[in-house]
Amino acid sequence: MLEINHVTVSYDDQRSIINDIHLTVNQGEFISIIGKSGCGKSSLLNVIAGYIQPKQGSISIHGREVNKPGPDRGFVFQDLALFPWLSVLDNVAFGLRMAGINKKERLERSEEAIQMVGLTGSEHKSISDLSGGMKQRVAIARTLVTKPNILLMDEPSVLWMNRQGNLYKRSCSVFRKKQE
Ligand SMILES: Nc1ncnc2c1ncn2[C@@H]1O[C@H](COP(=O)(O)OP(=O)(O)OP(=O)(O)O)[C@@H](O)[C@H]1O
Repeated sequence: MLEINHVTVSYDDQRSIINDIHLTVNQGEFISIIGKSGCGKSSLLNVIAGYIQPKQGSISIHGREVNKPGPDRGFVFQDLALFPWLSVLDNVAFGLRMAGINKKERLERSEEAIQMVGLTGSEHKSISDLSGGMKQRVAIARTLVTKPNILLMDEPSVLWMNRQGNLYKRSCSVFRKKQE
């Protein structure tokens, strides 16, 4: 489903952050990228997401090369990047609103995603009133609601997703986790 084809990433001409990584991820697979701080885990996720271009190599999804972001890939950011002035529901529905999805479908899909992460009843809470773990789940719901084929999740999401292992079987997922 996802092929990372001999990818090399460099931010300058001096050194490569990622050097010739080759990896395939099949449908339904969960892959965790583990390594020391600064070794390039986020950089690899950013290449898969299309946010940065590899110096060498390429990313293919279902055999088709991709080189820019697309709705087939959902990203849960390390810093979550929630909108603190919006409610839980409005954060989750945000991407659908931007995509021009009508209000009824937005609400249905957002409620479903909120239920999947166990936050039913908290729809109208402010982000600042949530615990850290609840904020993580809002960020996950906000990504799940767009139904991406590939879920890219930076560090904070790993433990929660492991508990919900069956949640997203039809996709493949790539996590990153710092080596302790
Ligand atoms: N936009 C950028 N420009 C220049 N250097 C960068 C950029 N982003 C990351 N780096 C450098 O690339 C290296 C890898 O960073 P990256 O964030 O991918 O590591 P990481 O493994 O995710 O780290 P951590 O586990 O600490 O979050 C680091 O040395 C970092 O300073």
